[in-house]
Amino acid sequence: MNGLPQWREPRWQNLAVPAGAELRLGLDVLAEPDALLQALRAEIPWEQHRLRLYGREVASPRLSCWIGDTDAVYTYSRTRFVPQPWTPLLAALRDGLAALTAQRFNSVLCNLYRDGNDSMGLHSDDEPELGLQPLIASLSLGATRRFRLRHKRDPARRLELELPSGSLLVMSGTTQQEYRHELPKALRVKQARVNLTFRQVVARG
Ligand SMILES: O=C(O)CCC(=O)C(=O)O
Ligand SMILES: [Fe+2]
Repeated sequence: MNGLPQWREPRWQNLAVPAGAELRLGLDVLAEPDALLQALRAEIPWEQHRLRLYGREVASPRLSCWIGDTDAVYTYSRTRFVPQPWTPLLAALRDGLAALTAQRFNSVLCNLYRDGNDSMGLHSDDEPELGLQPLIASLSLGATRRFRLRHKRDPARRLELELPSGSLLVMSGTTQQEYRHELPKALRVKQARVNLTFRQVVARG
């Protein structure tokens, strides 16, 4: 890959979505997603966050980086994240996604799953600074991983998706209010995956 990411006309896949969730999956939204992954691996200042889980501090099972406008401060797992500045590639991806989704984004949570041992536990992105019905644009590069959604109260409402390299999952409506999601371990997976969730953080009043 040389220079900036090249967008493609996405192939939107129809999802059998359980009631309440609003999800769209676009396939092949970018040319050369694996080269983009390598460039982002090198460009982003990855950190291993420490999370508070049941009163204990544990090392997060992945590498992460919170990037955004200087006022896009975000609290997650009771830790306050002050954003790192935009890198050239992430700023270009932000602008392309804004055009594709007709939505502005002032921040992105970057996650690097080094292999199938890395994961993200069940959560919802329902922090007050994201507003009531956030639109979150989640771009996946590298290894295909399984993504699960479960309704917070009704166990019959659940969904599993494969997120391939170059795919874009758009979560909106009441998805965060009604559902939790996770990226389980996948022990056979040896390749890395980068996931970027673009968000719009609103200042607290
Ligand atoms: O890696 C993924 O696909 C999920 C990431 C996620 O849920 C998040 O960043 O909040
Ligand atoms: Fe999430």
